[in-house]
Amino acid sequence: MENYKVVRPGHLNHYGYLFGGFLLQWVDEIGWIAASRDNPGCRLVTVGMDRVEFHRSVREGVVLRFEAVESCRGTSSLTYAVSVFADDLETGAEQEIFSTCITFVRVDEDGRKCPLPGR
Ligand SMILES: CC(=O)SCCNC(=O)CCNC(=O)[C@H](O)C(C)(C)COP(=O)(O)OP(=O)(O)OC[C@H]1O[C@@H](n2cnc3c(N)ncnc32)[C@H](O)[C@@H]1OP(=O)(O)O
Repeated sequence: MENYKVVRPGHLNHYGYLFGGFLLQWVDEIGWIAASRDNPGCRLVTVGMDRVEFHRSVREGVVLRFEAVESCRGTSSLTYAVSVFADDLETGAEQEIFSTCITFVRVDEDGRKCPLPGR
């Protein structure tokens, strides 16, 4: 699944760059939407996110493109690889600025893990 966000003034830290907490929120949310769309009827919660490292700062006005793809499926869990790219709208060039893997677990109405369909 693909999704886009524009980095607005309210997303910046006090140095003028994108606050990493917003990026993590978007990555979690977009990964969850992708997993939920791919698995209709499943109630999914985030159990873990792989290593988080910020190697490139992002400025106001940049358009971020998010790509979320299933990378692994267990009994009750499924993992999505989420990559984030900064798009330069003037040149059409883009640069990967972040990537991680997020694992979701299917839970029942009482919040207990349960097997994914077909498991
Ligand atoms: C979208 C959101 O933001 S939801 C809000 C934030 N998330 C939450 O509130 C979830 C809180 N966590 C929980 O309620 C519980 O930990 C549960 C229900 C998710 C898991 O219950 P547990 O009984 O602890 O499950 P358990 O330890 O056996 O792990 C369940 C599965 O998750 C996997 N798992 C557990 N921890 C991790 C981790 N850190 N990274 C990757 N996978 C993990 C396990 O390997 C297992 O996979 P499998 O069933 O496919 O083999």
